[in-house]
Amino acid sequence: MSAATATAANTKLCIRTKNAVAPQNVADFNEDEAQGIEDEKADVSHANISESPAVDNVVMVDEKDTKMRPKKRLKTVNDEPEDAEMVVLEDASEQLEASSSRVEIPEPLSPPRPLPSFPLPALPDAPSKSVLALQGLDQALVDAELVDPTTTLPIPDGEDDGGTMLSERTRKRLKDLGITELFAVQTRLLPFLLPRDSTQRALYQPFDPPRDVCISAPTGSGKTLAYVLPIIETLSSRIVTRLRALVVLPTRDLVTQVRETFEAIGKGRGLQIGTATGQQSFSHEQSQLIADKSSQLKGGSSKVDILICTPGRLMDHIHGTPNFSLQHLRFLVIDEADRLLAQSYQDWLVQVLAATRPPSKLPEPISEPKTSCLPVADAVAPAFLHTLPYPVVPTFLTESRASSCQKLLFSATLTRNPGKIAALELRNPKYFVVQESRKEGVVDVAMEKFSMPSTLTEHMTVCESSQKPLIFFHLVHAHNVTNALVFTKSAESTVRLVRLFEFFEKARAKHAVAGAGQETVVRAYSSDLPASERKAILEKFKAQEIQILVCSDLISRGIDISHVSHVVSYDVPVDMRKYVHRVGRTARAGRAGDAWTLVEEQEARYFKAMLREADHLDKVKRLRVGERELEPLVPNYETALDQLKQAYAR
Ligand SMILES: Nc1ncnc2c1ncn2[C@@H]1O[C@H](COP(=O)(O)OP(=O)(O)OP(=O)(O)O)[C@@H](O)[C@H]1O
Repeated sequence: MSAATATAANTKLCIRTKNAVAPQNVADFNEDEAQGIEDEKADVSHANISESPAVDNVVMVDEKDTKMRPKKRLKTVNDEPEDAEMVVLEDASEQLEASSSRVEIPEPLSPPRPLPSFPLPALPDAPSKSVLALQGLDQALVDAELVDPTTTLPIPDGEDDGGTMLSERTRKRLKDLGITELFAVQTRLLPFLLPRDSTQRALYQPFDPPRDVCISAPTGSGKTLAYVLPIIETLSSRIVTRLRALVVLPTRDLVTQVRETFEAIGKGRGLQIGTATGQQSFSHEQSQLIADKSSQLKGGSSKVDILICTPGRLMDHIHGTPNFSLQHLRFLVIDEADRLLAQSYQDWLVQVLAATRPPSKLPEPISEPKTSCLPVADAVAPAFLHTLPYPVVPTFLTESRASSCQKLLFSATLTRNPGKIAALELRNPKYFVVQESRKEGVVDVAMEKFSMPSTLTEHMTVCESSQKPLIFFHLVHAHNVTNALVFTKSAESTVRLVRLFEFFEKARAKHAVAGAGQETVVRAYSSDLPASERKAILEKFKAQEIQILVCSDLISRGIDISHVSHVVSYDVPVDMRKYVHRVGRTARAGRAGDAWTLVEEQEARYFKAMLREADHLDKVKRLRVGERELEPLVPNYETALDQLKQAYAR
């Protein structure tokens, strides 16, 4: 083509390149476009080869076609390297006429096909909370046996045990202690742990080890006796003292309490009971627990049959006490299991489980003893026999190396956390859940809707934070709140509240008419106090010399003081578990009890939401205290406040 001409009506673009290669950008067009242009290129270049051999490649495009293309494309073409030229042919009709015999007019592009349509996005139905709660749940928990909390079983005299599975001697002991019937949790657990078949009560069961047990039962429902009785009954058959039962508890106070129960039930059975809490020096504890510290005994050495301890001190003995061995354990009790599992205490659980488990690695077989003095194989547990450095002749007796240790887990707020449960390495576990029949069984445990004692009444009072002390004093006097445990959020708050209350009581006594009632004795109880002082305070409270004990959550779990008639949460508990354990210090063993929670206005929403989540809001009655009821207390309260300010200023 020698020149470019164009008419206004029929303008065409002609893209000319020196190379035979199509411009790279053409390949970027959509498929139809690219194909169309390729066809055109081919046709036009054929048409022009004869007229102008210098032109290597020409692309002709209808203007209307270019309109359909994105502008970007034209721009891209213009941006081609300098060797690409664009020529506008003014009179394309002439050219068309000239080449009509050779150039095919391209077909107009077919209209774009509609895109395939997809269904509109929609939210699937959300699974219910109960369905979600059951996700990933331990199958043994799903298959839990539900126990009606009203179930009881009378404890008969004489030879017939009446289904309690208890020996006559133990039944007599219970009667002496004033216990005439078994509570619900005991009625199910005793037959499970004390089967009639005596082989299943054996101290060692390496071929058919016992199943582990998890128990969820409300506060004050008698869980302690539910494990103390089977342990005493089973261990009473022992001849040699070995460490056969280990009870792990979260606090020293609980260790003391559980020890008392073991001593009361096991009286006269000859079983040795020891504790390890760190209250005494380590060497003193060692001398209490271990008979022989000098030589390395493969079977360990123990002065006690039953050890009750806190996890920290247990670790110290596992690592630092020679001949302290857990290989003979028949029972491992983890009371307040959810609390203990929540805290790692130097990985205490992993280490305890490892100490009960027979090592899988056998010692190197030795043909002849290297020394004349062999380690003393003093009563090694059957599952550990293979660890002796003697030639082992495999027989069916050496095949099974399972530990005979049965794990028993207890809590009023048992964890559902599959990870935590897996860490326990439970053996074919059996769950018992003591729960009212109207509830939803395992789903409730899974959703952490814990059962409460049926004899408990609950109240909440919403108030301004500045009025909280005044309302507390009002409760004490107007609702006769005595024999009460009052929970605050910290050790420091307990001290402050006690001082304010003491000043208030003094001011009140000063202005009271003669004989208008005695001063209420109130004391603080928290981890800030030395252990001996705490013990003395608790004794005084049990003896009712102290009417109100203001405490931190240190004793919110497990502590059993029968005469506690009121529990006041002066500061709201942080979660439902804490609430359950706090209020559970009253209404124990079928007695009546009353729980009060003082809720600051800004906390009310959270607190109610917490109760609602646990399906418990309707159980907590709301109590309003009017200004008129508080008015008479105000002068003494203001005096007390002034005195407190002065005391802290000093
Ligand atoms: N069969 C029974 N008859 C009478 N009293 C019992 C019986 N079993 C237990 N008790 C008493 O019930 C009280 C509460 O028992 P225990 O302390 O074992 O409760 P718990 O379930 O462990 O509570 P928590 O979850 O708060 O630790 C104790 O004083 C105990 O002596």
